[in-house]
Amino acid sequence: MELAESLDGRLLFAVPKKGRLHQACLDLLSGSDIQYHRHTRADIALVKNLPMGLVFLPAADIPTFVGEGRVDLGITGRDQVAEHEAGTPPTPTTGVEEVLDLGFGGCKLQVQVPAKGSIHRPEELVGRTIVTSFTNLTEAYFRDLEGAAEEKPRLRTTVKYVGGSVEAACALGVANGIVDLVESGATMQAAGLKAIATVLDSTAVLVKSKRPSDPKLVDKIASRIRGVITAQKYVLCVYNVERSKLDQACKITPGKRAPTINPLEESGWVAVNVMVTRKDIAVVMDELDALGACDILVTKIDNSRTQA
Ligand SMILES: Nc1ncnc2c1ncn2[C@@H]1O[C@H](COP(=O)(O)OP(=O)(O)OP(=O)(O)O)[C@@H](O)[C@H]1O
Ligand SMILES: O=P(O)(O)OC[C@H]1O[C@H](OP(=O)(O)OP(=O)(O)O)[C@H](O)[C@@H]1O
Repeated sequence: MELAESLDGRLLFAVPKKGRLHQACLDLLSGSDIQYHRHTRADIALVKNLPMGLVFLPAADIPTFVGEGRVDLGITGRDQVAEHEAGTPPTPTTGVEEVLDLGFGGCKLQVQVPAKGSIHRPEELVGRTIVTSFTNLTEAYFRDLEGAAEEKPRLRTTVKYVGGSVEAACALGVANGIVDLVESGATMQAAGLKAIATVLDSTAVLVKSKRPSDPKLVDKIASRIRGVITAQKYVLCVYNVERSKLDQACKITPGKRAPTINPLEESGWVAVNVMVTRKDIAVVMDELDALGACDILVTKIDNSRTQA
């Protein structure tokens, strides 16, 4: 049987086939116990333990496939969803719905110009040439600026598409400015550019079509993925504290919903069990220690099932 035929009746889930989001998505699949075998170079893989198929696609194409309902679920950047919607506005039955912010793949879509040049504001690029992979968002952004500009007749900004290495465009004399993604800023600095405006902030998102083939399975997968993301984001903190200091301790560790408090055999003392965001745990431990809490233990959460 052809692989494409064996997808019949299966929920389709699109995953970036390469690039910045690829590995984090594979880790999410593994944490969600979505088991599959992908043949070398194949872009489709059957899931062994669920009625699903995985489709490996460029992140930029995922909103199109999910938006048209060809694929039920997908992971891509919010920037890619916005770019797609700026070119193909959603209707009541087409377009994607965001299910979950996945927290990774954080970056900004920014207007950039030569750091040593004479342009300092995006308005100064009106009527000039911009190179980008995000032509729909860039056109919408500059149409707004053109509308606000005083010049009559209205100046038109030229927006040209390139698929990658956008940052080379100014040095090569193809553009006066670019619109590209920035995370650390290293690519921008290496190309002698500086950011002068932000078009959009982005993170990776789980999206679904407006008419998924199996809504219950979509909910199950979303719940598993949410559990993995929560487990990555939080650690479990356990400590003992005198009951008289419990109010102050709970202010330091309010928990995701609320801390669990259990009395100790030793009178006047309680044990507190609470989820703390991983990034804050060192400061939280310092504060608990200063308060007089003791036996402060922190453990990693392997997986979880929690509400949003
Ligand atoms: N530097 C970055 N840091 C974090 N996230 C990023 C970064 N660059 C891109 N992303 C996110 O990853 C998505 C895919 O971008 P990426 O450039 O990795 O894809 P690609 O063009 O398919 O891959 P490649 O660049 O390897 O050809 C972007 O839409 C954005 O949401
Ligand atoms: O601010 P930074 O941390 O330097 O990241 C930004 C760079 O990352 C992305 O490109 P990527 O490296 O994925 O390759 P591409 O240019 O081929 O898209 C983006 O297009 C920038 O070029």
